[in-house]
Amino acid sequence: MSIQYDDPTLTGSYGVVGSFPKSFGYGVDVPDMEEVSSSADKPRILLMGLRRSGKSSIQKVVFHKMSPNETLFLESTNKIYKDDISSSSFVNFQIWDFPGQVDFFDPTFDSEMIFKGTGALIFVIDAQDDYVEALGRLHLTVSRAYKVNPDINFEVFIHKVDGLSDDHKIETQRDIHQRANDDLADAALEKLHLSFYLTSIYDHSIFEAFSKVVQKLIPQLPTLENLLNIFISHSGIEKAFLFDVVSKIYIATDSSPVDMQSYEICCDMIDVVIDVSCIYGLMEDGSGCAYDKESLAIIKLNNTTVLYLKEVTKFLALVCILREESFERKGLIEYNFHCFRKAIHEVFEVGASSQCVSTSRNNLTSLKYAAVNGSAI
Ligand SMILES: Nc1nc2c(ncn2[C@@H]2O[C@H](COP(=O)(O)OP(=O)(O)OP(=O)(O)O)[C@@H](O)[C@H]2O)c(=O)[nH]1
Repeated sequence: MSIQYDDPTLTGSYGVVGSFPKSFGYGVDVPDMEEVSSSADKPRILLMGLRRSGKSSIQKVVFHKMSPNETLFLESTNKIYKDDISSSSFVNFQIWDFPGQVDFFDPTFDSEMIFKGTGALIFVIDAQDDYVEALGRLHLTVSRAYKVNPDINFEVFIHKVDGLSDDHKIETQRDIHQRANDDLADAALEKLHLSFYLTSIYDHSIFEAFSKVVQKLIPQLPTLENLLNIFISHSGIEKAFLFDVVSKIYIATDSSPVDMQSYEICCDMIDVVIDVSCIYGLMEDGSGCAYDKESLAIIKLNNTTVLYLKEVTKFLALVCILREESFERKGLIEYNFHCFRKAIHEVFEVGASSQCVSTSRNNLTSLKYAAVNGSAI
């Protein structure tokens, strides 16, 4: 279905969507990576940290559309919970949620098996609590994992920052960063790189942080960014995100800086489109697709900004922000979008047939876009 809006008033709904079940049907068009890769090949993301730091809440809010308030009633995790996320061809991985107190010295804890196939280890620190113990645990965890697999991306979520003032947030991040790196230097592990994020399930920061974690696991990322840069520069677009529609993780964006407000409004647009489509687009018996090849939405805001959403693959949507005057060249944008979409499909096809990404990059650079002035380049 396609939806066109004019001048709606958008109100922010912080990552809370109830009407978008994970099993919801998509149209089929590109090869499903699930079919070509077994779960053993899927990149694995580990969620670790002390008890009650917020690990299960993060997983439930980002990937299962749980509302943040409902996480208050989550029970403690007692064993490793493996969640298969196959919401998108690119974002096709497993998340392993660990119980709070992992005993690395327990003979049943097979660190070789766990860390060998891991792409990213997210260590969650509760910023509202005293974090001295958490820092000790962080050091033990990352040093252990690094010995088994030095290629893991180590990501530290300084979590629950909704309870902190802006100054306190910065100070906490600085302190945690300093202490964690000092501990690594003392252990002669300077090469082990930690990335830090301030997160909360009560706003979009958790989605943004997860987006960055996932992007590092996508080998085609430079190609995608390149395509987005070419697309926006030839279409007069200010910012473009390639979103995984189900999770609202953006798997790539152009190289201009991301500001939180732009990301939030694009997330809100996805919510609006999918909610309206689920309510009015499905058959009475619930059959049909809420998101398919025809999915398209244009929202004109009252500040001369236009939001533009269009289906790219059955899992991905392009969401752009542009000025009203640039939108006057709608035909040009549509033509360039057509080229962009074709290129993305090539990336998928190359990935699916396990060919080298550089081959696709060579092919893609030869794709023709129309320039803003309308002439083909
Ligand atoms: N204020 C605030 N509370 C949060 C946030 N994330 C999680 N919580 C709360 O933290 C508590 C613990 O969350 P869990 O997700 O169960 O923590 P966990 O790390 O999985 O705990 P274990 O399973 O015991 O290891 C819950 O009451 C959540 O509502 C956040 O971003 N902000």
